[in-house]
Amino acid sequence: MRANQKVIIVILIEIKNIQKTYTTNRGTIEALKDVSLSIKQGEILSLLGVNGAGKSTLSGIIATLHPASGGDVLFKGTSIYDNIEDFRSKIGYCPQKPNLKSMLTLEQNLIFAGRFYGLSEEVIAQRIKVLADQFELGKYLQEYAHILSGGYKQRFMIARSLIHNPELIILDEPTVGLDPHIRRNLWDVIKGLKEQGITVLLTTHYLDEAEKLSDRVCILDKGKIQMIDTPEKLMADYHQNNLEDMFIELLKGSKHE
Ligand SMILES: Nc1ncnc2c1ncn2[C@@H]1O[C@H](COP(=O)(O)OP(=O)(O)OP(=O)(O)O)[C@@H](O)[C@H]1O
Repeated sequence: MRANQKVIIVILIEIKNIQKTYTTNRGTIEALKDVSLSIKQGEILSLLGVNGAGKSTLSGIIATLHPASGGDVLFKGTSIYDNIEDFRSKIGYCPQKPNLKSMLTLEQNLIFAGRFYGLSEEVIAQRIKVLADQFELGKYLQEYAHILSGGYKQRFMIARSLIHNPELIILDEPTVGLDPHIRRNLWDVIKGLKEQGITVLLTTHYLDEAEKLSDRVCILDKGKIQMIDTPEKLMADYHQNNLEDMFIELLKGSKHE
């Protein structure tokens, strides 16, 4: 980049004062307490935090799986609740546990997803071709999901969530339980999404993953944002060489098991 070139940062998602309260038999749980943050277009932003910090609750609200109890989420400046169907057509969501239809082949799974988004059969066929090439899934298209290894299942889940060409993809712990070399293959897949210009919201417990992939990380603790910054800045502030050690240092200052 030349010195006089300006980088224009576009805010894709603005989360404003989000609160989420669950009512249970044992009382109410304040899962998110006044959370505000922005997701920049084209970045990989990771949500980190110990179990119960509120990561899945927050990513679920952005994915419109459940509503917030208060606050708003803006997409390019407009509340997503003004036209939630339109917003859903702009995002892809990849849940932690594969929820593939076992009676359908992988190709039929993709067709099913494409029809859900109202794509024409022609567009679906084009997208399947593109995604099969991009994710090296061509040879599995006529197979059923159960024959896929864990890594390929996740690869396929990511491909399926891209069928409608979304601008933002939400990945909920995409590499959990995978062997280290398979995790690294998926890292390349996730980096490839960014290279394509897709904004990525990643929830993960793997600090090495967050460090390698993220432009910024957002650390949640007990429903609040504790810090949000680049991995490099957080490591420097805590005088640590890796994000995991930084995270451990941070936890020392807050009461955790
Ligand atoms: N459907 C629900 N009903 C009641 N309480 C819930 C529900 N979902 C989450 N919670 C509670 O909300 C809080 C935040 O949970 P959440 O799953 O968002 O955290 P998390 O950071 O994603 O945790 P993990 O890393 O374990 O997935 C926790 O106290 C959890 O028990």
